Amino acid sequence: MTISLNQTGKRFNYDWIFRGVTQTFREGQRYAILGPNGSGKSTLLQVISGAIQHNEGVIEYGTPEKPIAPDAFFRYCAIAAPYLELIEELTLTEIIGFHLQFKKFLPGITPAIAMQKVGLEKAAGKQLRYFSSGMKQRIKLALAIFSDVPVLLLDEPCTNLDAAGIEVYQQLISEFGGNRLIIVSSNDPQEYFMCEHFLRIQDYKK
Ligand SMILES: Nc1ncnc2c1ncn2[C@@H]1O[C@H](COP(=O)(O)OP(=O)(O)OP(=O)(O)O)[C@@H](O)[C@H]1O
Repeated sequence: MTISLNQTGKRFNYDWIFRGVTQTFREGQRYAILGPNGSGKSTLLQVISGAIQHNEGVIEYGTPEKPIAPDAFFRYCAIAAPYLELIEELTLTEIIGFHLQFKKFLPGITPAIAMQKVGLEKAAGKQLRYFSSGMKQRIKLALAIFSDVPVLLLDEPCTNLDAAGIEVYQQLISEFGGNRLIIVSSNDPQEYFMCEHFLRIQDYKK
């Protein structure tokens, strides 16, 4: 899976958040979008995901031989982000079951294994409304990283995690990242420890 941005820009009203982003994101590579608070990291990640529209430039998914329509890209990616809400009425077991109706897990990952890998096996029957913020973040990471998709988009993946949670995150990426394309928006080196490519949002302020 390849994602190509060509002179891509996004504005809110008259405010350009970034302009002129030209970058190809390739299979198996790990990219970090860096920048201070409010600089536009989440916005760029959401533009890449197709969740919000860009205002100029072109974004292409797939390869020239096998292009993917922008409105079908959501099937190929999984996202973990602070602004994505979980359904609080559901239990952990139910939210995993709900998720699996749309995206299956990687081969060999059962709901029980997923819960155990993020240290939540004892909370299987608990409603999400009673989860701590760190527990919720662990679920979001599990749902995204265990999804059997070629692209992972992670927005501030260690939000609300304690030291043990950060270790869990890093272990999950190392063990299950595989040959997937991973893009992280972050300003914390612990979150982008695995990245070899860096985009600085400040380079795209014109
Ligand atoms: N829907 C919106 N309408 C108007 N402005 C917006 C909207 N969403 C974001 N912005 C603005 O776009 C800018 C970039 O926000 P964004 O959330 O992408 O930054 P960020 O780099 O991810 O920040 P942080 O590190 O704090 O998460 C901010 O100035 C924000 O106020």
